[in-house]
Amino acid sequence: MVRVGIVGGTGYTGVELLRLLATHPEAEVVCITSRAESGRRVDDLYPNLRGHYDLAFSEPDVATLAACDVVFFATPHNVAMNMVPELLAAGARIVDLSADYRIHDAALWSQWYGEPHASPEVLPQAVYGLPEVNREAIASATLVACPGCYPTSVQLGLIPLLAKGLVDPQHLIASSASGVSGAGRQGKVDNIFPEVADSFKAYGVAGHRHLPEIEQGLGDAAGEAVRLTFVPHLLPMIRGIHSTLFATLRAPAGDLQALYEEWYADEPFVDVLPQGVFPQTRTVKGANRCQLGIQIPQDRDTVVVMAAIDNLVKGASGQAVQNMNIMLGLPEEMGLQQVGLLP
Ligand SMILES: NC(=O)C1=CN([C@@H]2O[C@H](COP(=O)(O)OP(=O)(O)OC[C@H]3O[C@@H](n4cnc5c(N)ncnc54)[C@H](OP(=O)(O)O)[C@@H]3O)[C@@H](O)[C@H]2O)C=CC1
Ligand SMILES: CC(=O)N[C@@H](CCC(=O)OP(=O)(O)O)C(=O)O
Repeated sequence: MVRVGIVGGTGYTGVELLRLLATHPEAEVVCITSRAESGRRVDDLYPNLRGHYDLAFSEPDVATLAACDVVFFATPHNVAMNMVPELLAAGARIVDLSADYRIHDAALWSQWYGEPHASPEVLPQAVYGLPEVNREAIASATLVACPGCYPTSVQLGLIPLLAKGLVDPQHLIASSASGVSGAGRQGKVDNIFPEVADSFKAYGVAGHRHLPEIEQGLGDAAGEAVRLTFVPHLLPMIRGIHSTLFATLRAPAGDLQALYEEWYADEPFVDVLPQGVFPQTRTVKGANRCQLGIQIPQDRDTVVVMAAIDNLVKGASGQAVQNMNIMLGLPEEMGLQQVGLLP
């Protein structure tokens, strides 16, 4: 069995890791941390896990975590980057769900996250954990930086068009909407029920911290720098992200439906829907799956790609387990075959 440690076990991505790993045949969670809930049983805080874990939260302790084969960080940014160097030195393999190692350039990271990077020397060994792009590098990585939730949906939606050079990389648009669990479990007035229910709003329009991460990934696919206008929105639901992506064709398109179907034919977690069928957040809820729809309205020169994921699964903890499976040479789909919860 693979001995797993989780730092940040009380947040939404932490408990989602516990849900997924509870039925993973090769993983055993041996350590789960929380400073606020240290000493409390996991199934006392999360009764859905009763019968699956005989485990209590503990204070984060590097020596205990170092004894694990794999350590997940389900913490806010600025936590992993302080603990990872010591854990790597002790031989642990790391899957970081936070943003600490997603951006290759430490100066760019500091510009968007408003503080210096605590371990820039480790950045070169971090592999960006989007398996559909980096599977081979992930397999031998010691440190995997899981993509953000919005970046997962936008990159999976636009990469085929950019990699094939079919669209203008300087004029890309992503209009994305997220459920409120994307903001984490820490209480903020902006995210309480009366503030979000029965309403819909954009935020971060001037610049969201996911922009440089998405542009980095899309630039790698295009082979040149790209420019994206990225507008996130808050949706009055709990889980799910829907991204509507717009790109301008450089020349009359061939069969884009066929291109996407072929591009993702061997991907277990990307589902290209039939022509004219569009993704919905509810059909990917609870599943490690990205569903895509492609359309060229009125046969003009704008391609519209729609992408839906569950922000806590393919956008976070499911993708993290997928990365763990690849790193350990386990079947990639192990423990990740949940079907979407409809309705
Ligand atoms: N929510 C989502 O949809 C997604 C989240 N992510 C990323 O995953 C990470 C976790 O997100 P989420 O689960 O929503 O976050 P939450 O805010 O819900 O949970 C954060 C967890 O981290 C722990 N924690 C906080 N500060 C520290 C610290 N200094 N040292 C150790 N542990 C700490 C908390 O426990 P305690 O304070 O008790 O120690 C808590 O268990 C974030 O980086 C987020 O950006 C990525 C993709 C999607
Ligand atoms: C709805 C909401 O507030 N979403 C968060 C992003 C989601 C997230 O967790 O960001 P990472 O993927 O980088 O970890 C936000 O806009 O800051």
